[in-house]
Amino acid sequence: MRTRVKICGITRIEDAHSAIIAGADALGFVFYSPSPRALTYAQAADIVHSLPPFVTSVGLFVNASAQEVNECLRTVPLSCLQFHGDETAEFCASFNRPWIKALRMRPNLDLKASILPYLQATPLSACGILVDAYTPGTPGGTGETFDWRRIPADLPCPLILAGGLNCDNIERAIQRVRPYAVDVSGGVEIDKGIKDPEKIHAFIRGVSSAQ
Ligand SMILES: O=C(O)c1ccccc1NCC(=O)[C@H](O)[C@H](O)COP(=O)(O)O
Repeated sequence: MRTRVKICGITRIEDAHSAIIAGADALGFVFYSPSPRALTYAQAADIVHSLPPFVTSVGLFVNASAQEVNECLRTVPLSCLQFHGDETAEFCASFNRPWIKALRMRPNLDLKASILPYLQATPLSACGILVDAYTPGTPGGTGETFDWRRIPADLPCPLILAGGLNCDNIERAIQRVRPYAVDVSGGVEIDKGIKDPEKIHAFIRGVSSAQ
């Protein structure tokens, strides 16, 4: 099966369209104000309204309140939610929207045990689990990798691999992990929140070569 690609930390319409032209399947929008890639609901709505069909728009939250997530959903037509904080499975499942839980590979994390509550959530369990590098104090978008051998081969859900991916390591990462999808932010940037069309193309070429 073809490995899906999500380009995360989109802040500009032109970057969204570069990613789609290059073949991205999904775009990520960061709603976490300390992030240099954060954007307002109105800015995200402008970008999402400009997208062609069949592109998944993903909203990222870090320990946001239910009120904040619902307010975002009233403004931005997101296809999917992605939770990067300490959100419970019940919280993630409470928005009537497909969702992904991000887990950071902190030392000694038992990935299989940690994902179970999210796969058993009602009324809607996680549609995928994103695994990212662990950097204390930074919930995501660190540009750091981790030891991919820590990911069990038999995870019972679609796996989205993130953390320090770029056009130099993406083929090795896919061949090693065989994820459902890959997620990249810093590896395709010129500057924080500013994507580079050439790097996006090179990244997606790397994904295709790894098949
Ligand atoms: O990108 C951010 O600034 C960010 C901030 C807070 C939570 C999550 C964030 N990004 C999440 C992503 O999905 C990134 O793509 C993922 O962490 C990988 O980032 P990178 O290592 O830069 O490719």
